[in-house]
Amino acid sequence: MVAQLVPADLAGTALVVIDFQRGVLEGCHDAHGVVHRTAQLVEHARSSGLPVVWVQDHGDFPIGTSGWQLADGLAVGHGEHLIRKTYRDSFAETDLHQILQGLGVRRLLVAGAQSDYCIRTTTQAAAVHGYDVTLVSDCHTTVDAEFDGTLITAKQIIAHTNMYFSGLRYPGSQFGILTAAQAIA
Ligand SMILES: O=C1N[C@@H]2C=C[C@H]1C2
Repeated sequence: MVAQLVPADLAGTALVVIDFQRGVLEGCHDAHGVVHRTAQLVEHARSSGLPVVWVQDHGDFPIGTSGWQLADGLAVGHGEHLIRKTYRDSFAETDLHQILQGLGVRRLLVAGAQSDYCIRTTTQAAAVHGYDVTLVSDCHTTVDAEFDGTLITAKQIIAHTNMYFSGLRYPGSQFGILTAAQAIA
């Protein structure tokens, strides 16, 4: 049972797993732990009857290469949707919005990589599309970054992403963060 979310939310909730691919996860902070917790989320979503939607990027890793493959322990289930993308925004030039609408989804439960690229961009785009969004705070990750002489660690990026997102507000929408354990009763 994916509890803790208000029961009314469950009816229109989908778990969206973004870019958890071997190449994307290479060097990411706590990649094994993040994938393990996400696999648990996927199983609970399935057992609770929640749709699971997968997003796979081939902008950096050509389709069919090892880096493009989903991480070990994660696989698209029978009847589940797979969105292939080349932009950071999972909605850009894909049918993600149409698929979610067809599933009657109003709230996204988001896990994936990288926190500072496709997770940030897609969750923001989901807000603009009018979805409620819950980011699973310990199920997204990235690598350390350096820009113009400033180093930002992966842990700092992950924490800031959670901080930014937990306070996001759009008219008529709800945003928040949950750990995987909180999302799974
Ligand atoms: O966050 C991301 N996921 C794919 C690999 C890097 C960007 C695109």
